[in-house]
Amino acid sequence: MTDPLKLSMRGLVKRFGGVVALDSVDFELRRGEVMALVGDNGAGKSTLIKTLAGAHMPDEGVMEIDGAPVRFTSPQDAWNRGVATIFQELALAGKMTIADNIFLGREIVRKVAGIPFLDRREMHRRSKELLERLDVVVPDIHTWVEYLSGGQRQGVAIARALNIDAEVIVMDEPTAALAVAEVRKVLEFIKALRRQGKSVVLISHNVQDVMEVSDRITVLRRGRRIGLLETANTTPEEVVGYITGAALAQKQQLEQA
Ligand SMILES: Nc1ncnc2c1ncn2[C@@H]1O[C@H](COP(=O)(O)OP(=O)(O)OP(=O)(O)O)[C@@H](O)[C@H]1O
Repeated sequence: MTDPLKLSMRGLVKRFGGVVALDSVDFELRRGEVMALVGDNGAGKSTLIKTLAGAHMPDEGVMEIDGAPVRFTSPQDAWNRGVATIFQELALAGKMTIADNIFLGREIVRKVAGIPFLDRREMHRRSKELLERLDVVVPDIHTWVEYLSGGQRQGVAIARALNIDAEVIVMDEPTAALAVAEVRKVLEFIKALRRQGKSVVLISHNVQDVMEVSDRITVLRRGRRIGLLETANTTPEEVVGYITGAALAQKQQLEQA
């Protein structure tokens, strides 16, 4: 039996002046699945995830979470509905500790004799717990983020998403610019998220990574969804064929024959 839909978008249209970045795109994400989002440059991937993140408002189309219609008018709306997007820049503060980053903007404040103060001990305890859930190994919770490796930083960014109880985690090219060992770590974090029943959208140009961690693959090309593939029933060559448009051209030829 397939898992129920966590999130769906239907007939999504986004125009920038004369450019149609998304041309009636359907997108869906099941509970506990990793959905890869792939496509050539300019295919519409960033526009789609910015819409998911509440940074863009679509011109047309509907979005549902757990079967209920939603409309994001700001990134805050998306966070409040449990959709956390981790952009490539990660939005971490280098000169702050791991725990402070995980709790950035959501600090735990306790009052003693009516005076509010930051409950650092609790924030550290919870940060450790969140990192352990992901198998993220860091030197010390008090380390500044700027001293961490690229993979560890991704781990901190994901832990921050878990800290707001995000159910949908969108990751924009999380393995780009990472060394091989670091890529492995990030792929393991993604698998850990799936084991916890989270839904993940993974944008990636790396077909090997996509084949390793995704359950399904959405392929965009020139603003349209041209493929929705089951990873287990697809070869890397087929995925590349969809990305480059070769698969589409072949299909059109067969239809015309
Ligand atoms: N803010 C914007 N203003 C004008 N045009 C835009 C804007 N954002 C995206 N576009 C256009 O929309 C189309 C889709 O772009 P988008 O960035 O979503 O593609 P992408 O698949 O993420 O590409 P890449 O892999 O190169 O990042 C492109 O033609 C792009 O030039």
